[in-house]
Amino acid sequence: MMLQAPLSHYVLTARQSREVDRKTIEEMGIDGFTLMEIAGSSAAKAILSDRPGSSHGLYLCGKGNNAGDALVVGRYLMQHNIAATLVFLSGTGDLSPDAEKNLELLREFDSRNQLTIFESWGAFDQSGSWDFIIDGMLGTGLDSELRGDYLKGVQWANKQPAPVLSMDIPTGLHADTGESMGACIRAEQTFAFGGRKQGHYLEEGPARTGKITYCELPFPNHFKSSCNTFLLDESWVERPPAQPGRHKYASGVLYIIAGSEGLTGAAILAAQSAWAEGLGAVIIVCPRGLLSVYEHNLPSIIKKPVGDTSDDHFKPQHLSHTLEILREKEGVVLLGPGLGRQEETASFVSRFLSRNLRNTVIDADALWALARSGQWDKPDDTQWILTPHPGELSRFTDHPITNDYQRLNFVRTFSSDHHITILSKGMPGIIGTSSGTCYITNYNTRYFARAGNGDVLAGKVGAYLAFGRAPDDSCAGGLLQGKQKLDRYLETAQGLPEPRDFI
Ligand SMILES: NC(=O)C1=CN([C@@H]2O[C@H](COP(=O)(O)OP(=O)(O)OC[C@H]3O[C@@H](n4cnc5c(N)ncnc54)[C@H](O)[C@@H]3O)[C@@H](O)[C@H]2O)[C@@H](O)CC1
Ligand SMILES: Nc1ncnc2c1ncn2[C@@H]1O[C@H](COP(=O)(O)OP(=O)(O)O)[C@@H](O)[C@H]1O
Ligand SMILES: [K+]
Repeated sequence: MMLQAPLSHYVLTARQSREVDRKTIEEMGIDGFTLMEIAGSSAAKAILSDRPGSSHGLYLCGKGNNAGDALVVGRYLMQHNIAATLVFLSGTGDLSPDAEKNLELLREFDSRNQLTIFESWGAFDQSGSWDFIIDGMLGTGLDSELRGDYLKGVQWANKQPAPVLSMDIPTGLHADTGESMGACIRAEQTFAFGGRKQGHYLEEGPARTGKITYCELPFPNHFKSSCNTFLLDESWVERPPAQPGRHKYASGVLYIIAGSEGLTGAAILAAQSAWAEGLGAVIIVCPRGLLSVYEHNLPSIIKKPVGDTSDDHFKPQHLSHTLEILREKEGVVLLGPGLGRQEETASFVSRFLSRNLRNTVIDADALWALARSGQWDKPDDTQWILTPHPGELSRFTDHPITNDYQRLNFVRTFSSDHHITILSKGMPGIIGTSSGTCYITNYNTRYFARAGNGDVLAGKVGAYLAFGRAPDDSCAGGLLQGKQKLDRYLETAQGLPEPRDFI
């Protein structure tokens, strides 16, 4: 089964977000004021339950609809006796119509003199204490580096002891790229209205948005169909179950073509990682000169040596025997960990990939060889999963990939153009699929940035593919399996986990 993300996990660009808003307003007749009311009231409800005992909030407001959301929050909370101090960074003379209407309502609701309004940043005396600061300065309407008093407001808010709660997106964070536009709010919590934004997950996004609370808006599902990015998390991706089979070869076979002198550790980690998932058989194909290393370290794993005892890396003359081995049993292939970069090995990889008809995970040095040859066209009906880290990915193209936004766009285009699946490692991890849909992770993948974790991941992805899971699902399973192990590790141990902790 291919991945099927729930719509609560769709991730929008600013343009897509505006488009869904616009269509809902124009085609469904649900006006912007109503949408704002739903957005602000859901945030207010969450604040009331998360922060009991609050008595005073500070609201930093711009002049657009993001400010309108903040004003709705202020009205609901004032009804619960939480006083509101409002600061308008662009004054109140030029508010968006819905924000203006909400300011009027807020004034009318203020029966107990709980409202204080400053009409500019300069007028705000900055004294007082607040239980929280609502960031309603800028949302998806941000279109340039921060201007005027917005810069001052953001820098000041980031220094306050009170937690900052952002409406939709932290002010200053670009909704598409996740870049900080001159300065950026560091929020403790962000309420994502009607959809998560791409910028929440890219570049500075994860460090700036804090906890993301998704607030649903009445957008019809069919308006979301243009969305092709989803958040990948364990709330919806099934944990790949162990698959006890009728006999060993019926419960999944993974051929691992990996290792060379000095790099046998990569092949060993990948094999152990795949084996731990409960496969029927893991078969390591190796140059004969390295057989004794694997005999010693991998007792449960079947070894199939090729070539002669002086061979310590793969060569073109190993090709026909390797293909013959692969014909013995149904199964999938993991090609690459620790293969090395000898000329002969690169040539073996190119020839292998043009003739191999098995579904294949292509990792590490095999990716290097593939990028060098540029032979991206795979044999028909064969599925490829490529697992590049950022350096490997950048060899796929002549254009530099310097940020996450470019990486996401490149992964999407490249995987759909070539009908392959790409698991782009990094922070965030991104899965690109042949349909153009991408999935992005939201956890700290930097814990995995140690040599060997890529081999463990490739072993898991290979194992799930061998169980018959779809390529995108295999990648998701591999990533989240590591994430679950990381969570358990961090609960009980300190320091950096090692690759064996993820096996
Ligand atoms: N109907 C809707 O459109 C809905 C919108 N919602 C909210 O509305 C937000 C989008 O509202 P808007 O499109 O009004 O945009 P914003 O409220 O984000 O801000 C737009 C205003 O900011 C100014 N601006 C842009 N970049 C600036 C910069 N660098 N420095 C200073 N000023 C800058 C623009 O000139 C414009 O006046 C969303 O993020 C969300 O919070 C929600 O209320 C849900 C419904
Ligand atoms: N479970 C996981 N979830 C997210 N990312 C992961 C996971 N496992 C590995 N990674 C990614 O893989 C990278 C390690 O792979 P790589 O750089 O190829 O190293 P190596 O091949 O030396 O082991 C990590 O930095 C991380 O981005
Ligand atoms: K904001």
